[in-house]
Amino acid sequence: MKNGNAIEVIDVKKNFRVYHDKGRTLKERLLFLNRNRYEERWVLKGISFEVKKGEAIGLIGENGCGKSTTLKLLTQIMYPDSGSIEIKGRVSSLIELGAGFHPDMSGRENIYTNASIFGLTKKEIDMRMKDIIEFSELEEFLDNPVRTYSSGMYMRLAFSVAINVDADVLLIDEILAVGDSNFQAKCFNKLRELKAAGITIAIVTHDSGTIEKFCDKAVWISKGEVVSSGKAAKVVDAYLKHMNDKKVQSLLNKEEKERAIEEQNAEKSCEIEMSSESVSDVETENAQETVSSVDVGAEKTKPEIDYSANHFGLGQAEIVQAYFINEQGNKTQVLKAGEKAEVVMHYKVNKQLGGYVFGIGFYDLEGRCLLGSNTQLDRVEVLHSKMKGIVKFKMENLPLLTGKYILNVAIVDDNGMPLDFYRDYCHFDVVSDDRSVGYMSIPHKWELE
Ligand SMILES: Nc1ncnc2c1ncn2[C@@H]1O[C@H](COP(=O)(O)OP(=O)(O)OP(=O)(O)O)[C@@H](O)[C@H]1O
Repeated sequence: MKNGNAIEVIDVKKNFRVYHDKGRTLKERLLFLNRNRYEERWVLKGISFEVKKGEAIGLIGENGCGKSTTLKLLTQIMYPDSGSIEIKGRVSSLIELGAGFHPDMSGRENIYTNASIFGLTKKEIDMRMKDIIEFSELEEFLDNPVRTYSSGMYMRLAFSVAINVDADVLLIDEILAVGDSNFQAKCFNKLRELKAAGITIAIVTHDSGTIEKFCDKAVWISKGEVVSSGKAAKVVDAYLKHMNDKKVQSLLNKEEKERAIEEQNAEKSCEIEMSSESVSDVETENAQETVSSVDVGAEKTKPEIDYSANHFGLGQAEIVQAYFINEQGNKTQVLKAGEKAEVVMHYKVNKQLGGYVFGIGFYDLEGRCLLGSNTQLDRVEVLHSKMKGIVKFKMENLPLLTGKYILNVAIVDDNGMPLDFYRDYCHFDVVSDDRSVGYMSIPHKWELE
């Protein structure tokens, strides 16, 4: 092992045999007789990293990528199929909640068995008993069997033992999350103390914030391989960016599926309409005439506008459809912050007026306006001779943070009277790499003097 290192993992591979269902009934068993009984799954495909003494390292990655397996290999409760793992000093771990605890034994008895697993003698445990109990804050429950403990109490006890066994290397898997926030904070303070005292710590967590705050280094594992390792902040940023891209992709896929279903349904209803049209062509034409004559009549009597509705207006111009276009030029309701985006509005004019104002609004789901803009505010004059057209609201860098938002679209006349106004026209998703909170992603940097 290199000088100054506490952990060295070199080209470690781990393979699990996953056994197939053998079948529960005799018939199933006979039918599955020739079935391959198990498959080999390479969970770790050659991972390498090293940790210096006194450093804290965080393992990060998606579900099932191999983080916990790596930690288990470090504790030597299982062994790699190839590669090598070297650890300097005594190892203490907090891997699975309740592992190493006997449910029928009391908390106190479990402290003895658990601490002895980490290599402490009875005398050494006696000497540390007070500290363990004090840290766990479980004094009054200590003589109850641990099967009566909540998961938070299990964790308190396990953590208190793990930090009191004079370990040189401490391995922790996710389980701190089950503690209440006060105890969690107490644990992290303790971990900082231990780290400052030269203890090496490896943690597995999905909480990138914890890794950034607590760890010097991080290793991002994906499908059993190290994608990136190094300074915690750098690795976490790359990981979160990757997760954001995946999120955009999965939202786009979902959108695509929904669109396909909509198209299928539309085709079906179109077929139904066409067959009824052939029966009553004349009726339909007549009906249309009646509708338009009612419209004209309505215009003459200046209809009331129901401003409380989601869709209202006088009707001299209409929004035929509105949608977003992303930087790649695709129609979508999933946008990536910082990229180009457009709101495209198709309109038609039912009655010529002196001028029109096109507007859009972005809202959050609680109805707070994030942006309201229109052609008049931006001094874009829209005088129409055409009976239909397209208006685009183009953004160079979409400035929203990750979230779900609402789009409003509207056409109003020169005096601000709504001609066609849609509140909540559609929802759209934004995915941003900016981890600020709120709504607006404002390009920024911090400077310290
Ligand atoms: N004993 C086992 N037998 C068979 N497969 C296993 C075994 N232990 C883990 N696996 C498989 O190995 C893969 C990696 O599991 P591991 O628990 O290391 O992932 P992880 O990154 O910690 O995931 P998570 O974030 O969900 O906890 C998974 O596909 C899991 O199903």
